Amino acid sequence: MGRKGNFNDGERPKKGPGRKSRKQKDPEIVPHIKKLIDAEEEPKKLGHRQKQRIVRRLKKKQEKTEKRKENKKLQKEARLAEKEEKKKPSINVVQEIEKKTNKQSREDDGDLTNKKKKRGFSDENSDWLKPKKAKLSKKDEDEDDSDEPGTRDSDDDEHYKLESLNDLDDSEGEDDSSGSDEEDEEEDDDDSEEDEDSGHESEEEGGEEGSDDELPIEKAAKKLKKKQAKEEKLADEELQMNIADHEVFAFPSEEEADKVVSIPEIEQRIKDVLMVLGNFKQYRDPNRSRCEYMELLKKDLCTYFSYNEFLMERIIQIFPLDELMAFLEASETQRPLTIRTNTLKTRRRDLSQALVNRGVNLDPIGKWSKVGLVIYNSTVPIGATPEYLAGHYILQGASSMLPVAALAPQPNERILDMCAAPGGKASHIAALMKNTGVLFANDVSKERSKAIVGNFHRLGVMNSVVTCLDGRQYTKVMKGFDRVLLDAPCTGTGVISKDTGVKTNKEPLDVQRCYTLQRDLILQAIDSLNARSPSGGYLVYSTCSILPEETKLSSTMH
Ligand SMILES: C[S@@+](CC[C@H](N)C(=O)[O-])C[C@H]1O[C@@H](n2cnc3c(N)ncnc32)[C@H](O)[C@@H]1O
Repeated sequence: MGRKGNFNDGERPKKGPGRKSRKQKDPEIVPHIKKLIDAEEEPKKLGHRQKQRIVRRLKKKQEKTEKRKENKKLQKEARLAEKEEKKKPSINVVQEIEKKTNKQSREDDGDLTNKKKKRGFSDENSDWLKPKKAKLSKKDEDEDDSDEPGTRDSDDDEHYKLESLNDLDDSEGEDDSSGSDEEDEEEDDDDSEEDEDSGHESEEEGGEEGSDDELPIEKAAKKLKKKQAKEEKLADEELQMNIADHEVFAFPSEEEADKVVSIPEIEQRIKDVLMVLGNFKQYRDPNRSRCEYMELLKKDLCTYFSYNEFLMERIIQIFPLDELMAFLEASETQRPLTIRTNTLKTRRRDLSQALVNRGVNLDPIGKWSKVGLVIYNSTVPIGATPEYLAGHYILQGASSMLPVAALAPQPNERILDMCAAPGGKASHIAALMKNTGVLFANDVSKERSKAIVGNFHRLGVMNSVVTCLDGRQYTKVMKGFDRVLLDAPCTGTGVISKDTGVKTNKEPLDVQRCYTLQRDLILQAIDSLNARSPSGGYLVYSTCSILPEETKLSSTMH
């Protein structure tokens, strides 16, 4: 027996787990969850790349803010410069004077407060806006030396000021970088804007512009501005000169007038002379007569439009000055391509459809015609389509349809076309007569008469007799017509765009020959009419000329 030994120093050995607890182990935390908990508790350790990314992000942010600030600064400077330009006659001169005075005052008196005043620092700002010594990099120093050696002092001062402002911006920039929100950035930007404003105010008061501290982009902007201003000034001057030229047109001397000048110069002279002639009292040279101006105009127009003097003279006589140019310009322009539907074979609507199906872009010629079509463009040759060969239409100028419309032929009449080849108008007459009655299609030229026959065959004209006689003798063969069309041979001065040869190949004798023949033909045409015709007794006379000798009845009939 005896006492039990206490070998554990009063501690009783723990009883082992019971039967149940032996079966169920203590709860354990799963290793991957444990890892997560540990990670949360431990401070974050950034990887090398992450750190680099953050640094880059911060740098970018900083650059962005600086860039924005610079841009705003530039814009403000530009605005200020504009204002100053408007206010001051020559900013360069003023700047120069101010720079000199600044330098002088600093040399005389090294007082910093004086400088502050010049820079526009107020007393309230003086604590933090103390200019400090510029820390110019070597590069900057070099640039300063090379650009403006004479203005170094003042430039340095300008640099002080900018630096002190930049310091302020930088400190805010640090704040920027610490803040991560966009809003914060914006707020900071606004603040810096205010600071910039104050900086500019000081600049304005100081009246100086830093030239060496400017960024290349600033310099380029200023350069561009100067260039633009210069160009504008030049343009203004040029305009003034032009106005002056227009106001006083100096009549060229004989030598000058004979001199070969360029087409644009001639064009300008034509305009000038027309202007003088339009207001002769005001613009004339008192030593020159109207005839002299007209002579100069005629000469220039001949050169410009390539006419012979005779025809130009005639045209000038016909048209008033404002219509003269319009006529000459129109004679240079090609007329639109037009066709006439042959109603003996088809209707305009059907023809249009057929041609549209072939890729022709067309329109009715106008309300005044039921048969005319104007062709804008076509994928097929208009003079060779199946419809053309079948005689569904004929190529005919719009103006050529008018004499027949005036003649107004009726079915069952007896009608004469005295000068009919190649038969364009004659076939139109036949169509309006609906192939009834009798149409005499005459032409003095045998060769051209064959064209009448050909066209009539193609177009299906069946009521015609083609004759080849001199119209001046026609009454000797036949007379008693209800209507007569005399589409007389002429100088063709009304269709110069169709035949530009007219500009140079017409002489007074040609006109005279034409109107003599026309007069004889008219007399015959009148004689060939049946004055007692129940439905007609009409004569239509037409030409392609604009000359009064050929077109005016009083000048044709004596
Ligand atoms: C302007 S063209 C006629 C065009 C025609 N009317 C047409 O629409 O197709 C003038 C025609 O007159 C003809 N001619 C000229 N002198 C003539 C004369 N003495 N008698 C008849 N015809 C003449 C010419 O041969 C020429 O074909």
